[in-house]
Amino acid sequence: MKLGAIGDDFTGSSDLGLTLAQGGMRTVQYVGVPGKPAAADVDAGIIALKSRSIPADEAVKQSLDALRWLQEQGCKQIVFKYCSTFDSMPEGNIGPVIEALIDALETDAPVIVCPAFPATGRTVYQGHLFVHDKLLSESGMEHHPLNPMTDPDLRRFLARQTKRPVGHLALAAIQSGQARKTLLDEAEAGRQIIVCDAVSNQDLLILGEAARGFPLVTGGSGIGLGLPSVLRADEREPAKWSGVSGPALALSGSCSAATRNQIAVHRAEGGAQRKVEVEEIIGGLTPAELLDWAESCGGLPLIYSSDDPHSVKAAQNRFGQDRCAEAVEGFFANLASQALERGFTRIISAGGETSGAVVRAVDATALRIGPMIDPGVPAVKIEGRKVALALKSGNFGAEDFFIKAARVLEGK
Ligand SMILES: Nc1ncnc2c1ncn2[C@@H]1O[C@H](COP(=O)(O)OP(=O)(O)O)[C@@H](O)[C@H]1O
Ligand SMILES: O=C(O)[C@@H](O)C(=O)COP(=O)(O)O
Repeated sequence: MKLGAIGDDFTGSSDLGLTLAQGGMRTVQYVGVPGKPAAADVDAGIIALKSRSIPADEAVKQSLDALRWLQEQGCKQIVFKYCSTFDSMPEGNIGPVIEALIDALETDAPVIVCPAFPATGRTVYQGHLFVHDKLLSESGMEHHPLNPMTDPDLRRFLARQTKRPVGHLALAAIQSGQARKTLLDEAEAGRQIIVCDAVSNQDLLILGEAARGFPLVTGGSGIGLGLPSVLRADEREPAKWSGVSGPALALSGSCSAATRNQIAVHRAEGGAQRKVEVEEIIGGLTPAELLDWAESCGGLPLIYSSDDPHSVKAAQNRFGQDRCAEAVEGFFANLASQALERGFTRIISAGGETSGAVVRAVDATALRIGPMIDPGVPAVKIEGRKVALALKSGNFGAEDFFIKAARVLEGK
């Protein structure tokens, strides 16, 4: 294995997986730290954790366990993948995990911090994160149910998460051929953790090249764009991937504006839908009744808890944020595992935390990255089983995402 990555959630890990697979690397996403060595035909392995919204010390511990396994597989460069909207709380977990990885790798090389993912509108300029033409803090992410993002200045926000000084690589330096030199100068000046501007794929390719030989690189999936060409020794055919036929089910616990719009479009196109309320779930709604309904529908039935910020707040005020998240994620996890038992073979899951819960519940240990559904979202297949999944970040996907995903999972 040439490249090892640690993803702080499941959708994010498959997003990076897509970038690396499109760069020609045979890529597998692991569900947690594997208990056995990687197969021989894996160039890039991504360990997907669900460490984005857990206490920082636990996120650090899990990330270090993942690092050890990747080092045992021979990886010389490690990517820490977090969200392109830098999802985290002021106390972490991005800063604490970066610090712990630096210490474990015993490196004083520069460490890039770059969540930019231009294909989905995320760019970093003058140290600030934008989502299309809006600052992060005005993009809708300020309403995120778990980590409201209210500070778009990544240098200032990251400085709250780490004791180490935070540096900056400005766009002008990248575009004038000074990227590697500036990174080295910043690290030399004691600012090893460096927020990097990037507004285009070209900037990210330059960053990938500038990071040649650096043991640790961090960012959104965009940071993976420039790494395969640096790491890949041999050109080869892209890996073959075939779809899976059989019944499909879509699940959504994502409350993002993009997902809610995709749900509306699925409904407008005649898709069968059932909304589940937090209150019903906490009140003991069973997956079985919903699956009976789903089995009776044709096409792509969709079960969702997704709601607008006002209703999410109301549920959180009533039951507590953690209880809502736990109940809803647990419910979707049970739904997914029972759906597979009943013979569903294609599961589409919207939401990072939701997908983490779903993937763990279906007892998958490794997912082979397949073709793109939409930017940032590949089709994946559970290794050794006839089950295909799509794990969609809340913010990603075109408005016809659900039906398109069902088709791509089927190999169409
Ligand atoms: N109606 C709801 N009220 C409160 N919380 C909800 C509701 N629906 C989903 N959630 C929770 O909100 C969180 C959404 O996060 P996630 O699944 O990561 O989606 P996204 O990718 O959009 O961030 C999950 O923890 C989910 O369980
Ligand atoms: O980088 C991204 O935006 C995604 O890959 C990602 O991490 C998605 O997280 P969620 O929005 O929680 O699904």
